[in-house]
Amino acid sequence: MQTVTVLGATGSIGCNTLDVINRHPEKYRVFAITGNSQLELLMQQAQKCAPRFVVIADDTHYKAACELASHYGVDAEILTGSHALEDVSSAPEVDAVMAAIVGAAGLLPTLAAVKAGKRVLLANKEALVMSGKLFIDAANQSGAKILPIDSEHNAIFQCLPHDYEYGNFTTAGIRKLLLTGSGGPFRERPLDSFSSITIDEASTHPNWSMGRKITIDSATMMNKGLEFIEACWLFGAGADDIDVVIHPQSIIHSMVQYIDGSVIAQMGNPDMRTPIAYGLAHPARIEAGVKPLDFSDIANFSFQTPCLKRYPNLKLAIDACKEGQCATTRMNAANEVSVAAFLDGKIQFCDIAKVNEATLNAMPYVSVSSIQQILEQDTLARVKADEIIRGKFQC
Ligand SMILES: NC(=O)C1=CN([C@@H]2O[C@H](COP(=O)(O)OP(=O)(O)OC[C@H]3O[C@@H](n4cnc5c(N)ncnc54)[C@H](OP(=O)(O)O)[C@@H]3O)[C@@H](O)[C@H]2O)C=CC1
Ligand SMILES: CC(=O)[C@@H](O)[C@H](O)COP(=O)(O)O
Ligand SMILES: [Mn+2]
Repeated sequence: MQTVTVLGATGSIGCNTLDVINRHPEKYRVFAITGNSQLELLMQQAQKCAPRFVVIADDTHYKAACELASHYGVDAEILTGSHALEDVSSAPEVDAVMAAIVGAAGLLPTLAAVKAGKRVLLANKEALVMSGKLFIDAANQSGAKILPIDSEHNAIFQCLPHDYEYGNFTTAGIRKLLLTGSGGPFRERPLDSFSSITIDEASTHPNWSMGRKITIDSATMMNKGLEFIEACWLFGAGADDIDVVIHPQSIIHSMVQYIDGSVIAQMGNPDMRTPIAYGLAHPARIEAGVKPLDFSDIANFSFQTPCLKRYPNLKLAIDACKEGQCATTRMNAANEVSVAAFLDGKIQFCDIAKVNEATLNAMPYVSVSSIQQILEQDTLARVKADEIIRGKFQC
């Protein structure tokens, strides 16, 4: 029996995780679930999975949460605040932590799980983009096992040799990691109509049902940029070891190309319960409720090279990856601010990349070697991106 904390239980990944866990009550017990604003959903989840702790990140919700807990007959202890997130990630009773808080808010709770040597199911890619080497070093020090949940990285993990040594492409005979991406909803949209893209259009992914922020990131392909950086850290790859391939159908979730000409791909219907189940059960396989792939249903199976003019955020992320930690931390922060501004109707779709780029160009890079410095750079870039937006940034 594994005891699991689900950070970000009320989100898209969180709900899918509880769905898989609920299918295997003999294998998994929920220790804690966490949410931020969706109190009612969180209590309904607690009613069903009976955790020991329910954590609400925002401590102003404590009273309302207690009232709802009593309404739903939830016995769990209710905790609030960011320290509580770290406590339920690192508690000695916990075996595995699903890291599924969105954005920078997930960094410290995820790191707490890493430092406590847990089995960390990593969905929160922003944490790794923000803190790269510090995150991987912390895992090496504590013995934490990082299991990639992001579908592409989970696919690559499945396609690598079982004895793959971190960063050792030569011994493993690897030529390239091929990171696939759908290209989002605007893959074929005329570039001269990008200024009229609406929030609804950008919030509709062609294949995946996901949270709001990652869906916009997929539309700008910043998601693939973040994943490019994530892949470098997870697998010890350099920027030249990874190619991004557009695959509009999202059936192949990524591939590993070997020096003998072989390409090993992982395929399946676009349903996050597959990587979640693999992360939970690895090295075993468990039923996940996912419809089997039916090849007679697949009319098109195609690939193309991403056009960096269409996806300026992808170029920005690859350049930031080559530049180093300060650049990727700042880029992630700027992107969180610009995506939120787009979703608030304050800037246009094509301003997202412009705000990100202007933020990166505004300040010289510095060296960062502690989490404190990472958090300082994150704040600095948020303030700068906000200034750029408030200065009436024009598309
Ligand atoms: N969705 C997907 O299919 C995939 C997601 N990922 C990654 O997984 C992560 C989660 O994505 P997704 O599930 O789509 O996101 P959602 O927006 O659906 O869910 C986010 C979760 O984080 C919680 N949360 C939001 N803000 C805070 C905060 N300040 N402090 C603590 N908790 C907070 C939310 O709580 P509440 O809802 O209660 O406010 C919710 O539980 C992201 O990093 C994403 O990039 C990676 C691959 C695929
Ligand atoms: C499901 C998942 O892992 C997402 O990150 C997905 O990859 C988004 O789709 P894009 O390929 O369009 O970014
Ligand atoms: Mn992904």
